[in-house]
Amino acid sequence: MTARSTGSPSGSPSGRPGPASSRTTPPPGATVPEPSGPDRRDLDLKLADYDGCFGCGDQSSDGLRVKQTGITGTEVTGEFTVLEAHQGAPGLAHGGVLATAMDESLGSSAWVLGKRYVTGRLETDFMAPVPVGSTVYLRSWCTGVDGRKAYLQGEGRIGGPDGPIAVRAAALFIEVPEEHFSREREG
Ligand SMILES: CCCCCCCC(=O)SCCNC(=O)CCNC(=O)[C@H](O)C(C)(C)COP(=O)(O)OP(=O)(O)OC[C@H]1O[C@@H](n2cnc3c(N)ncnc32)[C@H](O)[C@@H]1OP(=O)(O)O
Repeated sequence: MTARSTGSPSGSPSGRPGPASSRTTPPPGATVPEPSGPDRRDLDLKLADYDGCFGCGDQSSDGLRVKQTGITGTEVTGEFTVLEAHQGAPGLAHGGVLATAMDESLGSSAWVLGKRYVTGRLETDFMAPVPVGSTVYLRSWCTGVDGRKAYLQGEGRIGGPDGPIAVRAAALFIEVPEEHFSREREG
């Protein structure tokens, strides 16, 4: 594989501090579990691959339609293309859209762990503007699990999977029971 322009998952692009605060950094003793494997992921397929999802669903016309491209351990890669509907400033992706893409990517990595997780806290660093028409290459991985809490980090690159980092994120996901989703649907 070609060397990435800004280093390893824990690297610090442009010399800036890493994206994680104390609330998104795993405590001492947290471990990264072995992913539960494809069989376990299949159990959650209906929720994880919900067609109406703004992040990944095919039925969300202005959604991001993030496509998953690979899973290695807890690392999940994906990509999406920035549309005109995703603009903030003219010709450039809205920061909230990029944060959503990171939420989607981080969430995919959390779900690979084989339990149901929702985002509790999401922290983002916007490193470079992202023009409409760009493909954003997403990559997320788990940095530790402590009880119900899963800690994730991720990044979005432009110009190619090894191109410069445009956005990076750290997050705390919380494990929830299945009822969490039925309760939300009932309003
Ligand atoms: C493939 C699928 C991809 C999906 C990608 C998209 C993912 C999403 O966007 S999910 C949608 C956005 N998120 C949500 O809607 C979540 C809304 N929030 C909630 O439902 C609840 O607040 C929830 C479940 C996160 C936590 O509530 P609850 O279950 O009562 O747990 P609670 O006791 O408050 O917290 C559990 C622990 O997490 C900690 N915690 C919870 N939230 C935070 C936070 N924001 N920051 C730091 N710590 C937190 C608590 O302090 C507590 O820690 P400890 O056990 O040490 O005391």
